Amino acid sequence: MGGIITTHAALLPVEEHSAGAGQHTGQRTLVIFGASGDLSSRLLLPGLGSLLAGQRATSVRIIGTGRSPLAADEWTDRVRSAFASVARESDGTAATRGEIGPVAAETLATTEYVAGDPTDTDHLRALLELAGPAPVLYFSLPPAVTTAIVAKLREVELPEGTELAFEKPFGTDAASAAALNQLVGSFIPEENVHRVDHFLGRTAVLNLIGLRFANRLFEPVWNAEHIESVEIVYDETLGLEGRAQYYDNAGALVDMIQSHLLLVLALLAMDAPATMDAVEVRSEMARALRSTHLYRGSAIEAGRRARYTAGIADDRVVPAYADEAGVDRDRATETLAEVTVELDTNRWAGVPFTLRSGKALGVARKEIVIKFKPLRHLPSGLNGARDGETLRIGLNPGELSLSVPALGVDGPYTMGQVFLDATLPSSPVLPYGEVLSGILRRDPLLSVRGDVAERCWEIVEPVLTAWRAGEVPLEEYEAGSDGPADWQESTESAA
Ligand SMILES: O=P(O)(O)OC[C@H]1O[C@@H](O)[C@H](O)[C@@H](O)[C@@H]1O
Repeated sequence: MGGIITTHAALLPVEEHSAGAGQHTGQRTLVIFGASGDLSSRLLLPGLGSLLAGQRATSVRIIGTGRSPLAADEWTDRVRSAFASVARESDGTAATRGEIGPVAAETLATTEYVAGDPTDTDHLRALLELAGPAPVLYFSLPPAVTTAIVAKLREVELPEGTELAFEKPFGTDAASAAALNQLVGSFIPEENVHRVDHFLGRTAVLNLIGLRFANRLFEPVWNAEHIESVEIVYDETLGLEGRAQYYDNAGALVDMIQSHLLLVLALLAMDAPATMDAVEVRSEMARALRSTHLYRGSAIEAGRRARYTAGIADDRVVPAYADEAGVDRDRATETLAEVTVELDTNRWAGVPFTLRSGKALGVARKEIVIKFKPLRHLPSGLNGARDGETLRIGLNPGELSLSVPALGVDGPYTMGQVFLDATLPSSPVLPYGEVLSGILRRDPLLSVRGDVAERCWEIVEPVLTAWRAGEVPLEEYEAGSDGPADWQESTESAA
């Protein structure tokens, strides 16, 4: 185990830690690469904590690893505070007094941190020996670093049943995603590979399956015959959150649309899977995405982009994006992106699906909006405007609202709109926890399949290329506004 530094919680005797293979049968070991990073503390560990706090929890052994040496108790403290931030009382309310529950406590007691160079094969061998049988190796790192480690992993002998889990973005374009897929596929079977996208763990996103395929009212009208347009929107009031180093290279298109929103589209537009088996569901998602292309084929007309200037969003003073710390002023990174696609299938031909996401906006609008076509005929003698039916599916929180015409709102024969509202049950397990739950159970249902990861890049790549070549203007919007003024007008006139 030459040269590695380990720190671990005091509750287990050291010999149990170093025993390696055979000691942890039944319990999964999660090795987190990039464990000292921001992503791990902000999202991964709280997600895991929410899973361990719930009814479905079984203890997990976590080994954190990274180049930075962490002081003895620092790692354990990070894990503890991530778990405490999501701990629940037995009635589901947030826990007081920092108590984390018995399963999370068991996990905390066995966790350890191993500092070292992840591209050093000796370090990798030592980690694997420590992890024991069938570990999950989780890469919470940028794509280039991940690829370098995976190339080294191929040189060491992996325990039977080893699974790999990758954070988004998977690659930096279609070619690098394909190369990483090929590298991984050369030594690990696809069913043991998990490409993580926490949007697939959202209750509201998973419920698209229930809303559509278990629903007599919606499924028969879920096609171009009845639906005029679809919007998938994820507008945030949050700004950069200290993530300039990552975000300035990505921008809104890559950060949100290339991954999360295209997967939401896949679930929204796919045909019914025969079963809820991972093979069936992921095949239908892949089929839907294979038929997805830019609306009317033009990379220049299918998308628009903008970035924020100084303003006030969510009561915070936000500097202009170009003045944010760590941003390269000369790079034309967009903070608001919109792309319209269509699906070349009998079910969907001609229906525009508009995907939009941005930062530092005035309203956190996170929803899918399905607008139904007007009926061919209305009885004459009905007064008032008929706004038609619109279904809004909240992504966060999971609220459903169906707006339908109704008589009597303004008089007996005058049409108005009424709203049928419902709220989805909220899960105490965070979306990251839901995806991790699948990984730990060896179920790839909520993991992105390799060809889908590549396809999502292929769909947006012509737009990326046009934007990088400056062929589409980078517009501006004030932080805290709803986006560029002329975008509102065109959205309203389309609505
Ligand atoms: O609202 P959530 O669940 O945090 O998801 C949105 C986030 O998803 C992440 O993948 C993006 O990198 C962030 O920029 C974004 O804010």
